[in-house]
Amino acid sequence: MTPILSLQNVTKSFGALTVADGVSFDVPKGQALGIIGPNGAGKSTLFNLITGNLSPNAGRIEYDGRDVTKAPPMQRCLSGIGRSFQIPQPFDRMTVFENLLVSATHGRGLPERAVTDDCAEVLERTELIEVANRPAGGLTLLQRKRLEMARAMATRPKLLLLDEIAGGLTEAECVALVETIKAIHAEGVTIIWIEHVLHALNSVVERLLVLDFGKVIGIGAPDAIMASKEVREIYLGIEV
Ligand SMILES: Nc1ncnc2c1ncn2[C@@H]1O[C@H](COP(=O)(O)OP(=O)(O)OP(=O)(O)O)[C@@H](O)[C@H]1O
Repeated sequence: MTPILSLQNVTKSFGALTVADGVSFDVPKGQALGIIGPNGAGKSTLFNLITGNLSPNAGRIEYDGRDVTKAPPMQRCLSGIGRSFQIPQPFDRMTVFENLLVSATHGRGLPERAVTDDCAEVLERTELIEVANRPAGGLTLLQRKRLEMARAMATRPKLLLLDEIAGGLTEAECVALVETIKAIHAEGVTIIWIEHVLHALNSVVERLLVLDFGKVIGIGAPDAIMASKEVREIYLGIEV
C-alpha cells in the first residue's frame, strides 16, 4: 500500500547547521508515529518541511502518492495535512467557535456556512463544546491545547501533525488529552506526534522515530526503541 507520507533523503541546513540530515521514512495510512529526540534535534523543523513552511535543500517529500516537495503550505493543507503548533496561538479575542471557523474556512477553502456543522462536531470530539462561545483568551492550558488540536482538526486532515501537545499539563489533564488523541486515531486519521512526555506518546503510537542532530537514529516499535542503549543515553535525565 502507498504510504500517506514518504520522506526520501530530506536535508535542510541553516547556514552551517544541518537540522535535517538525509532524513528518510514512510508513514503508512492510518498509523500513529511518534517522534522523539533532544531539544534542538530538528523535530519541529521536520514538521515545517512536511507542511511546506520550509523548503528542503535536497530530497523529496511525497504525500498521498504525489510529490509535494515544492508545493506551498496552503496546497498541502487543502490536500489534508493539518498541524498543531508547540505554542498555542489562538485568536484570543475571538470565541472558540470563531477560531475554528477561521481554520476551517481557510484550511478547506470553503465558505462559513459549509463548515459550521463540521466545526461544531470537532468541538464535540475535542470536548470544547461547553466553551464554544467563550473568548479563547480565557481558556485553561488544557483547553488551549484542545483548541490547538481542534483548529488542526477543523481543516479535516488525513495526516495530523501534533507538536508537543501534552507539554505542561498535569498527569490527569494529560490522560484526558490522550483519550481524545486516541479517539481521533481510531477514526483512521494518520498521526505524527512530536512529544517529550513519553508515557503519553507511547500509549498511542505504533512506531517511534528518534531524531538526533537532524539524523534518524532509530525507527521501530516503541518497546524496542525505548530499550535501545543509544536512545536511553540520549534521553539521560528525561523520565523513561
Ligand atoms: N529558521 C531558523 N533559522 C536558523 N536556525 C533555526 C531555524 N529554525 C530552527 N533553527 C535551529 O535548528 C535547530 C533545530 O530546531 P527545531 O526547533 O527543529 O528543534 P526541535 O527538535 O523541535 O527542538 P525542541 O524539542 O526544543 O522543540 C535548532 O538549533 C534551532 O535553533
